[in-house]
Amino acid sequence: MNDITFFQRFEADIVAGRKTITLRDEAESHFLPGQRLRVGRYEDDVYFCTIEVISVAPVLLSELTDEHARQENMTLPQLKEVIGEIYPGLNELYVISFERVATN
Ligand SMILES: CC(=O)Nc1ccn([C@H]2C[C@H](O)[C@@H](CO)O2)c(=O)n1
Repeated sequence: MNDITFFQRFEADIVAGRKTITLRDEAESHFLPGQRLRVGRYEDDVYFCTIEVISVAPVLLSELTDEHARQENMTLPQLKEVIGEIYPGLNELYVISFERVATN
């Protein structure tokens, strides 16, 4: 059983440590610093790594910066486009910072 999922297209970046945050809605804002999460692919729920939560903090869409985008391994316009596709019309997000700690 996995604790959180990511779209398959982000798997390689997470495993390589190039993606170290994710922006989620309130339904996924309950994770706690220090918690270790089994991570699966959204499409098939196949496990692909374990991450440790560093922090969870609220952020508005309008507050996103180039630093958030860098931590997502994207440009800021790319990040805003992805957010708009996943969470259309949502302004209140949560930044989950994490570190990949295992791949098995
Ligand atoms: C079900 C669900 O919401 N799944 C998500 C949500 C977000 N992501 C990724 C996409 C972006 O890189 C960041 C910011 O939302 O997190 C995801 O892979 N799967």
